[in-house]
Amino acid sequence: MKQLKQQVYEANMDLPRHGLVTFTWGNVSAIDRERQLVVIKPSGVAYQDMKVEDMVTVNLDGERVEGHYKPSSDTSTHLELYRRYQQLGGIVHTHSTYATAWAQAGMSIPALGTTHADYFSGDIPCTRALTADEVNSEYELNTGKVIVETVGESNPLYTPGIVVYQHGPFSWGINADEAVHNAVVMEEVAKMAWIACSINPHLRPIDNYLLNKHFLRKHGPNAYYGQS
Ligand SMILES: O=C(CO)[C@@H](O)[C@@H](O)COP(=O)(O)O
Repeated sequence: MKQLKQQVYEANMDLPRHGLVTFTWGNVSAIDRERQLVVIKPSGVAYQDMKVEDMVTVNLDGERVEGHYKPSSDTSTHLELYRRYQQLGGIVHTHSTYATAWAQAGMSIPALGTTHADYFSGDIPCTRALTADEVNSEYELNTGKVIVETVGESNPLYTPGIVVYQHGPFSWGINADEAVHNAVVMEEVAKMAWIACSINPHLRPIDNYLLNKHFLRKHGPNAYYGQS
């Protein structure tokens, strides 16, 4: 767990470095699938004060098994996603400005160009609103459930992020680093989409053949981008 704690700590510290969090408004977790344990940031601890040993380990039922702090307030959301999608190794939540603005507008982030298509196989969906009952009982768990409801049976790595209605972005990947990378991409494409829609309110989404070409250059069995 020492190595995973180090990875999760460094991934959390990457959030302010990339300008994705203000104050304590974000968290990163990662899972050890063999041990069925999740390491996550402590709740409400300032990034500049946070140390590796402050990371909290919980089991998939949310019970703390290691760490002196309370885990992130969003732990139940992360756990719901790890339980549902075996492909996930790391999860990020932030309140980054542009992605959160789309969440607050209640709109999916439209796929408008190849920067978006290199990472997301379509629009970045916005969830439905949670009901009053869902908010008043097990809010964080229900936030996870509404994300699962939106992603559904599709491969979560083909849509590695989502915006939760009136809340903000969650992203994920095969590990904590990749989840942070996808959070950075989501913020960038959210900003580009907003600017593009302001320049041309009548623009049309990226053509499917261009979207698929860019996505499949980097993902799936026939990917050829890069040096591997
Ligand atoms: O969404 C919120 C607050 O509204 C939280 O994600 C954010 O403040 C981070 O909380 P934690 O410090 O991880 O408990």
